[in-house]
Amino acid sequence: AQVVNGALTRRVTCPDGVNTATDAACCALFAVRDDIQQNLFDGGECGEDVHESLRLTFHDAIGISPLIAASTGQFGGGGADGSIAIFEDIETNFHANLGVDEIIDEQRPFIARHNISVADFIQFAGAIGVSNCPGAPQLDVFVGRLDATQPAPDKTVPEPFDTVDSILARFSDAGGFTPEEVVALLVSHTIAAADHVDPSIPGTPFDSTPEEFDTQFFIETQLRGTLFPGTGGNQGEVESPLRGEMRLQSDSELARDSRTACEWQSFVNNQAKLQSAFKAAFRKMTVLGHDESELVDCSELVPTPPPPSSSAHLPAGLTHNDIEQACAFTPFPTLPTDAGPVTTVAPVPPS
Ligand code: HEM
Ligand SMILES: [Ca+2]
Ligand SMILES: [Mn+2]
Repeated sequence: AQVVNGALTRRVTCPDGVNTATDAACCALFAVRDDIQQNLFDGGECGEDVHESLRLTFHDAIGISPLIAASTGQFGGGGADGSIAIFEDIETNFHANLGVDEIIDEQRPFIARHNISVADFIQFAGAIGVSNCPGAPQLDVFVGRLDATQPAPDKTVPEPFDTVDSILARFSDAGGFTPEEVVALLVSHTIAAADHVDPSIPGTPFDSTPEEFDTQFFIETQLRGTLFPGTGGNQGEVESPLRGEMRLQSDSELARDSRTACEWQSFVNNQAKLQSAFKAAFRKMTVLGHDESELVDCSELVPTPPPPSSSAHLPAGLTHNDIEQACAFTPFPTLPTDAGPVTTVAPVPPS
């Protein structure tokens, strides 16, 4: 037994004889964690495999729809149940899942050599991966999900060309997410790049710091769009403010819609809120289709992420005048402009 925060907590010694845990169900995760950190995330980086593992947590979990079930009489999906990998042949053919086959195939051998359900592994890998990103919150981890026996239906994953109405309705249907929680989930796009929106420029990030879990995404999506980083005319893409940076139409609209704009702006230069809001929304997302009280909390396995290494700024070459103010109630925060030549964003290298 050990005293944690003044409370007496009983810990079990794991079969490996080395680790201890608050619940024996967490013991198997130590080896999984060490294996993926070393061999999936290249020794603890916040690179493409982490970004894709985070995207995968979403595409699995959001596969649940009481509305589809009611209107079709068919199974509406089981949420975070591993279906995206178990029924890879079906779900990766859904248009919104373009590209997720890559990380599913990379994760598959790790699942095979450990004692963990597919559903738990997908959410665990996302949480561990994010802990490599400077500025990230320490995400929660739960285990005990049963694996899917049926695929999720198509149309549960939002597309970048969907309207704000349809995006908010989809998240509400999937798990009762509020517009504020939808904005919080989109914090994820601070460590993100697109391979398939404009296939001529794979690895094009959504902000200038795709390896940092910072607030730049919320700053840069509020700047006036002036260019396409590659070709124009791609479905779901609108003009971005920086060479090498991509803006999704959905992110652009959420940043400017009266229902979400003030919440979007509230993350600018607010690292503490960014962390706490994402942590809470992610937790809710990762247990979709389950009753959290029936799962085991293994959050103690998640490493403490490094602190953010840069502070909120306008990219070099841009000023406050380039902000498209969308929140009607609070002015956009005043930020310093980075020194130096106009920012060009480098692609995220493929892993
Ligand atoms: C309105 C909701 C959302 C839309 C329309 C959307 C759309 C997209 C699109 C189109 C991409 C680029 C995929 C590619 O071309 O490679 C992407 C990437 C990504 N998304 Fe989302 N997304 C949404 C919400 C989320 C949520 C809730 C999460 C996680 C909690 C998430 C995590 C990511 C990550 C981490 C990437 C980067 C993947 C990489 O760098 O390889 N997204 N998203
Ligand atoms: Ca970032
Ligand atoms: Mn990618």
